Amino acid sequence: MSDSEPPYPPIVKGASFLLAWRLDGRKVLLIGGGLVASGRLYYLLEAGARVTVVSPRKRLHPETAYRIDVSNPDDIIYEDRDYVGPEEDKLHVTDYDMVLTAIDEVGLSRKVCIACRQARVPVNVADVPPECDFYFGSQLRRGPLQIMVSTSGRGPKIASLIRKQIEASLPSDVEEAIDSVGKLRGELRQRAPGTGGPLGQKRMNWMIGICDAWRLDELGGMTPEVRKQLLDEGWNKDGKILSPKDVGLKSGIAGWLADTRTKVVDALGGGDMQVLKAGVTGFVLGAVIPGAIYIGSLYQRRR
Ligand SMILES: C[C@@]1(CC(=O)O)C2=NC(=C\c3[nH]c(c(CCC(=O)O)c3CC(=O)O)Cc3[nH]c(c(CC(=O)O)c3CCC(=O)O)/C=C3\N/C(=C\2)[C@@H](CCC(=O)O)[C@]3(C)CC(=O)O)/[C@H]1CCC(=O)O
Ligand SMILES: NC(=O)c1ccc[n+]([C@@H]2O[C@H](COP(=O)([O-])OP(=O)(O)OC[C@H]3O[C@@H](n4cnc5c(N)ncnc54)[C@H](O)[C@@H]3O)[C@@H](O)[C@H]2O)c1
Repeated sequence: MSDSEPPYPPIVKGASFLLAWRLDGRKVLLIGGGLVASGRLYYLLEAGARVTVVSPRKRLHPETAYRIDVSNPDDIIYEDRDYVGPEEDKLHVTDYDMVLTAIDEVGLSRKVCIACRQARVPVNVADVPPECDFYFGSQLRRGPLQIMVSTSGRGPKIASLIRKQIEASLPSDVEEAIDSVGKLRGELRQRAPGTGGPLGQKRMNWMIGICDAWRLDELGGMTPEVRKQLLDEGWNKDGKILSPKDVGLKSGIAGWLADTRTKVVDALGGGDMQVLKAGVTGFVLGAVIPGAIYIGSLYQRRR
């Protein structure tokens, strides 16, 4: 590094501040019930928010109507009417942790935005960037894994295309791997409880070591017995990091193929290997291709 080179990356302004907002049990006001609102509502409910939807029933998008009809009243409070404005309406933006509008009345949305900003309540006016304190992004979820793509408002369709590419490239066992790591972290914390300090550092180093030493598919296949072995013979012995090989698992593609063959042969009660390989390949392609098309269509929720 030359003397003039800065030691850390330069600041390039213009980004959004990305975070994972914990909305569980929080109150959100959603004004509008059309196509755009139906997408907002879906993500809010997945995050456990308590949503008040104000929108006349006659123009509800079918998905919004469905969510209202099947949801627990703790999750959605529905008001079948027009929202009349921050001054006039009986609902006050100050009573909410977040306000979203997805209506085709630009002037009314602007008033909502002004009221929210005065009260410092975060607001998103669908498709009006200057009236958004935060943008929505193109999202995907596989259980605990969530990915959001933002183009900083420049090209939402590009965000959607990139999200689909990411979706197609994700390993199929990513969810299992995250679940396994979550369980292992929980079990480690039971053995070594507490927050911060040298123990916290040791715990973190050990978890980082395990995640580096095991492939995603290996993590995903970790049984409760293997987790116990990692803790008994690794963590409890000077924080040693055991590899898949150390706990008796075959590593690499050969191990994966051997494991798969054993599982499939077991499931079928034995059989000829060539027929089996062709069958497995056909089955995998048959499952993956319609699966990808289904996932793709699930997310085509706009326009
Ligand atoms: C990602 C996604 C999430 C969601 O909304 O759930 C999202 N827009 C999506 C799709 C989409 N939106 C539009 C098109 C038509 C093509 C086009 O116009 O380019 C398509 C494509 C399509 O429908 O396929 C029209 C549009 N959108 C905005 C404007 C206003 C402007 O740009 O000035 C206009 C023009 C209106 C007009 O011309 O009248 C603005 C915003 N849209 C955002 C999010 C925020 C920035 C996101 C980012 O940083 O990338 C931001 C700033 C504010 C916000 O709404 O939060 C979702 C994809 C979901 C998915 O498929 O996975
Ligand atoms: N859908 C698109 O193609 C598109 C494109 C660009 C921008 N937008 C913008 O996104 C927003 C919503 O789009 P959409 O596709 O969901 O529209 P939409 O027409 O499907 O839905 C609008 C909803 O808002 C409700 N509404 C209108 N006035 C209301 C009020 N005062 N109180 C409560 N509810 C009210 C309607 O009853 C309807 O349910 C609009 O601002 C629209 O201009 C949409």
